[in-house]
Amino acid sequence: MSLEEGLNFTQELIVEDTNTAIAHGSGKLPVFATPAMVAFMENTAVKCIENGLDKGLDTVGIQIDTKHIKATKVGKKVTCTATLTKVDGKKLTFQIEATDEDGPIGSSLHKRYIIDPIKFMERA
Ligand SMILES: CC(C)(COP(=O)(O)OP(=O)(O)OC[C@H]1O[C@@H](n2cnc3c(N)ncnc32)[C@H](O)[C@@H]1OP(=O)(O)O)[C@@H](O)C(=O)NCCC(=O)NCCS
Repeated sequence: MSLEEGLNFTQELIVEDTNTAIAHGSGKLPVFATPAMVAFMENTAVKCIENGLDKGLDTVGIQIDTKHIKATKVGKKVTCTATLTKVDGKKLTFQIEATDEDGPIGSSLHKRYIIDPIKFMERA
């Protein structure tokens, strides 16, 4: 396993009608939905570590504490960066920051747990 603290990954998306608060049922306005931002943040953390895990292992999300501080309209670009800040045995901690073209829109403290997918699904 080569999961070193400081490892980071960045990706972008354009806000579309499919990821608004209206589409997610999380509000009534045509702006980037909080659950869409959270999913994008979690996906960025997954991609940050996918090449560093031992073969056959995977991770599951166990905690995400999120602040959504600014609305983003349809058509705007959102950039998300996840940084692996702590490796504590099987427990991985990430700091995640999201910005749009005008500045910061949200941040999360996120934890994932390394699992064996076969054993995990047997117990689910
Ligand atoms: C990940 C999971 C398998 C760990 O369960 P487990 O193997 O029985 O392990 P434990 O309950 O002993 O937890 C292991 C460690 O993770 C911590 N932990 C587990 N779930 C946690 C949570 N939701 N929030 C914070 N910490 C958590 C425990 O405190 C423990 O920490 P420690 O080692 O410092 O004591 C279990 O929490 C789980 O299935 N969670 C749901 C994950 C999920 O379905 N995510 C969505 C799909 S990606």
